[in-house]
Formats: sequence, C-alpha cells, structure tokens
Amino acid sequence: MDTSFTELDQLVSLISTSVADLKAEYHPPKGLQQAVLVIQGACAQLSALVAPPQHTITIRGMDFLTSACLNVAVNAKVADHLLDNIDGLHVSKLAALTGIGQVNLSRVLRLLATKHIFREVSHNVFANNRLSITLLSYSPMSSLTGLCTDEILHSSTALYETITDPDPDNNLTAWSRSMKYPGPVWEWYQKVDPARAKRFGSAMTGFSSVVTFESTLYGFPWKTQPLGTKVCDLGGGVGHVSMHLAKACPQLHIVLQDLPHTIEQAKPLWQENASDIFCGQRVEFVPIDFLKGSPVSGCDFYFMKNVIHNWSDGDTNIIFSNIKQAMKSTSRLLIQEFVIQHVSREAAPGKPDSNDTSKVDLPNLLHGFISCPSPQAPEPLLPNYGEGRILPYYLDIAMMSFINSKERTLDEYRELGKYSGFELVKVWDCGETDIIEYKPVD
Ligand SMILES: C[S@@+](CC[C@H](N)C(=O)[O-])C[C@H]1O[C@@H](n2cnc3c(N)ncnc32)[C@H](O)[C@@H]1O
Repeated sequence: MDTSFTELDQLVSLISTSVADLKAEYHPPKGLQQAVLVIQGACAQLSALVAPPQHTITIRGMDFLTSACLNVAVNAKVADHLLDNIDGLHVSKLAALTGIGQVNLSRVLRLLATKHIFREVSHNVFANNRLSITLLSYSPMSSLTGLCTDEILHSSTALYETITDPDPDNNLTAWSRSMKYPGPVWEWYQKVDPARAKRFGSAMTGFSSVVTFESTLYGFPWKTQPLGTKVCDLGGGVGHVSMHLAKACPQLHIVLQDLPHTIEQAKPLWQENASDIFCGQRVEFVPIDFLKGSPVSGCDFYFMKNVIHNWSDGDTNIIFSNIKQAMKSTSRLLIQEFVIQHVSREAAPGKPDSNDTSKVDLPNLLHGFISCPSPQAPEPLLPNYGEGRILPYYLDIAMMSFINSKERTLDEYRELGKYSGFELVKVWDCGETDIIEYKPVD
C-alpha cells in the first residue's frame, strides 16, 4: 500500500505542477500542450488507482452509452435549440422542439451533463457549455460526432467476431458484418446512403480542426525552405492544409493531387479563398489515383497528411512505390500521422534497454529541431500519457473496425518505408501527430 501512496502523491504533484505550467505557459503552445496532456493523463490514472476496480471496469464497459447519448443530442440538434437560451431551457420546451419525450430527453441530457457536455443549470433546465457548443449542427464537429456515434459505433459491435474469424480469406470488415453489407463502406455511402456520405465529408473537415493546420506549419521547417520549393500535397483533399502552408510560406509552390472529383472541388475554393496564389500560379491542380500512377515528378517534398492510416501495408507499398518513381534523389517523403506508442516504458537515453541498440537514440531520432513534449510522459504516468493521449488508440480501433486499416508505431513506419525503398531519417514533433521524414534509398 505504501507504494500506492507514493504513486498517489506523485500523481497529485504532477497535476499541481502541470496546472501551474498551464497558467504560466498559456501562450507558448508546446508548454501548454504538455501540461494539458499530463493533467488529463494524471487525473485518469489517479481515478483508476483509487476507485474500486469493479466500479471502474463497469464504468468502462458502459462508456458506449455516452456515445449513444451524444448521438441523440446531435440528431435532435439540442445544442442549436439552446443557442439563444444562455440561461437554459426547460426540458419540456426542448421536448417540443426535438420530438423526444421530456422524461427520456432529460435522462439523456443528465448523463451528458454528468460528463461535462451541457449544464443542468436548475432542475430539468439545460444550457450549452464549451463542450456542447461544438455540437452545433452547422459545425463539422457535429458531423464528426455523428460519424463516431453512428457508423463507427455500429462497426465496433462486430469487432470480436471479425477478428476471431478463422477464415483468412474473409476480409469482411466489422462494419460490413454489423451492417450486413458485403462491400466496403465507401460503396455503401455511394449506392445506399448519400446523406451519410455527405456527413462523412463534413466529418473529415471536423477532424482537421482536431489535428490543426498549425501542427503541420510549426512541426516542420517549411518557412526556411528556399524560394521555389515544390511541395506535392498528395491525397490533400481540397487543399485546406496546403492552402494555409502556401499563405504562410510565400516561397512554396504547391502541387495539389487527389482523386479527380476532389480536385475539381478544390479549384473554385482556391480561387475564392487564395486568389493571389491561384492567379499567381503558385498552385497546380493535378488529379491522380495514387494506387494506379505516380504523382508529379521532381517535387522537393511529397507530403501526405492523415492518408496512409487509411491503407493496408500492401496498398501503402503500392502508393510509396509510385511516389518513389517520381522522386529525385534529394526529394523527401513526409507522412503526417498519429504514431502509436507502446504502453511500456523505453529505457532512458544512455541506458540501453537489454541488447536492442536500435532503440538507444530513440529520443534524438524521435524529435526534430523544435522543443517538444517529452517523448515519454514523466513517471509515474503511463509513458504514452494514458488518457491524455487516448485519441490515436481510439482511431486505431476505429480504423480496424471500419476499413481494416490502422494507426502505426514508429517501428511499423520504419518497416513500411524500408519495404518500399525508403529510409526513415527523422521524426518531427507536431504535437498529437508527427511528421515522418523518409529519403529514397537504392
Ligand atoms: C482522410 S483524407 C485526408 C485529406 C487531407 N490530407 C487532410 O489531412 O485533411 C484522405 C484523402 O485521400 C484521398 N484519396 C483516397 N483514395 C485516393 C486515391 N486512390 N488517389 C488519390 N487520393 C485518394 C481522398 O480523396 C481524401 O482526400
């Protein structure tokens, strides 16, 4: 028990120090981010340490009910109905506006308010707060929440039977099993449910507010690249990330490449929102299917953000090989993704862990030129910050359930590159995500 008391004291101390850091470092985003990660991780770890195990496991097993209630709130547009009622609205009025019986609605909202989403300002009177306001129906975050609490929640219900299927040729995703639809979700979106397809598109915009453009801009030294540096934003969607890059770094020339229909959507968007870059021809629009052909040749950087996590290792090999064919020897491939960390601690630098010498310089390899959160959280926190950095682990399982793809560890990224003729040269810290830099090798 003494050991547990020590851990309790250490966690409380971490929380206090991090709250002080958070106040002191409110402006520099790196210090702030580190403090927030520690606070989230330490609070969750403290709770896991002190609460009765049966209680904690039961709560974990019921986590999905928060998702179900969020789904009700999004579909019923509760945040919208509360928007003009900053002092709150009685559930009887909300019931009339949403068509949900007031007793049921109040139960749903009370669970969410208990999870800090909405406030119950007085008995049965609910109001928005800083979390619920993100659910306004015009916000892409509402679409992202809809996707997570609908298609992805459904797919997760068939996860066990999918990953225990003894037939190795059965490539059905958990999503296909749960929906009893034999094809991929993309086909279903197109042929069966265009409304959800549209929501998926908007959800991806929502996701880009989770992994912000600033993470790309400040995570890599774009600003110090020479005049005329050519950046191919491959699988760049309509180019919302590269548009920001082009605006912030006038010396960059952007080549935006995505599927033809997406590239057609991109042109008017750039014309409207970045007319100087569009008219000054600092951006090219070149459609591609990267599984079937190579991108524009001779670019300095081939940049792919949140693309590779959608693809299996086999498909990634095809994509990487196509890119390699387009590269000059000085070109670099940059992959911005979440990197999964193990939950066991690496040896401290200079203290090699067993005889695996490839891991000795990991902290140096892991981090580029900028100061960054520690590669591993301070003890006694879980080394991956635990709950503070849970998002990549949720996404990994969502990828598994939804499209049979994955988030990867650094070793997996290293192997993935090696297989297609790339060497991993550096990892640039972008906060929650990293930019993995590869160079082509013979
Ligand atoms: C998750 S989105 C990422 C978009 C953007 N990079 C971002 O971070 O917001 C994946 C992108 O890959 C594109 N994509 C999917 N399959 C493709 C293919 N075969 N060839 C080219 N682009 C493809 C999609 O159209 C989509 O824009």
